[in-house]
Amino acid sequence: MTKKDASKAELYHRATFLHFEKSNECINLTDTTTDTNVLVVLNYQLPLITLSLWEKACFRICADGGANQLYDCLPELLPNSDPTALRTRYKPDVIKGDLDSVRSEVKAFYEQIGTIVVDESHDQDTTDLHKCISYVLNDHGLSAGKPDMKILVVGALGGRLDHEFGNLNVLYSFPKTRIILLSDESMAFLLSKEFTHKIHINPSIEGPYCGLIPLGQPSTSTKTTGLKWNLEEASMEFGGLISVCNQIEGELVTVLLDTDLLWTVTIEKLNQHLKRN
Ligand SMILES: Nc1ncnc2c1ncn2[C@@H]1O[C@H](COP(=O)(O)OP(=O)(O)OP(=O)(O)O)[C@@H](O)[C@H]1O
Ligand SMILES: Cc1ncc(C[n+]2csc(CCO)c2C)c(N)n1
Repeated sequence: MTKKDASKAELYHRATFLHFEKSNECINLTDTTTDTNVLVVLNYQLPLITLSLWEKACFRICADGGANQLYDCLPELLPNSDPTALRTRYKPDVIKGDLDSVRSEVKAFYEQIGTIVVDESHDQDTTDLHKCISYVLNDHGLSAGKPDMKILVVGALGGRLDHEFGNLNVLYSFPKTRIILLSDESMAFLLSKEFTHKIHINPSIEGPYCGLIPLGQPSTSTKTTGLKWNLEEASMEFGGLISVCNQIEGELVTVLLDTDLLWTVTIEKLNQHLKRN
């Protein structure tokens, strides 16, 4: 550990919002802290965990066409319930974006039941996800009293590549905010160079595969423990070494870094549990 690392605070990461206890009947999600999680619903295939995350969020916002995804997926996820009752129960607080993708009947339905719709069609330089994060941080007043706030973004990975890069860019646009991108397969978030990092792994959900990616700029010194292929003060850059197809060994990964890095880990095991129940 260098002098610089010793002066940095440690940041703990634990994906408690994904954790569950198994019983014979069902999965009980164990994270009951609902007042610090915000859910953002994007316009791409929503992961199976979405409704569980919904229950554990204190605020839910759809990015433009994300409202269509929510509206359409509810009767598919819960086929034995009345679609209108379901859509009323899972009512987003806000729909925000340039509103070129949300269908008119979907917008009308949610407006009628009290969802706030924010039209930002004048801004064609930031994505709808960016607009939603700005809303959460600036317009809603959620963040002020909640330093532990996590913004969980569903439908963020595995779709159109330009959108995926836009979603990753949002992590770099709001580096001090804990934003977690989720799909059925992967979870990704930024590790800030301001901290050293301890990432707690729940092996029944997370891994085995992971990556540490120097997306914003090359890194000159990264040191890790807890991985199959650890970095020993290694440099990483696109065109050279980047850490993909790495694997987690054990329940704790530590990362010392000199530039912000993207951390990504597989979460497919979660779906195997969810599908079984
Ligand atoms: N295929 C996708 N893969 C990943 N993320 C997506 C995808 N489609 C949309 N998103 C995310 O959902 C948000 C809302 O999507 P929406 O389709 O409403 O956006 P848009 O700006 O109208 O996109 P488009 O460029 O297709 O017009 C986007 O800002 C983006 O974050
Ligand atoms: C250099 C540059 N490239 C692309 C866009 C287009 N764009 C970026 S975000 C966005 C909103 C999507 O809802 C749109 C249309 C731009 N403005 N500037």
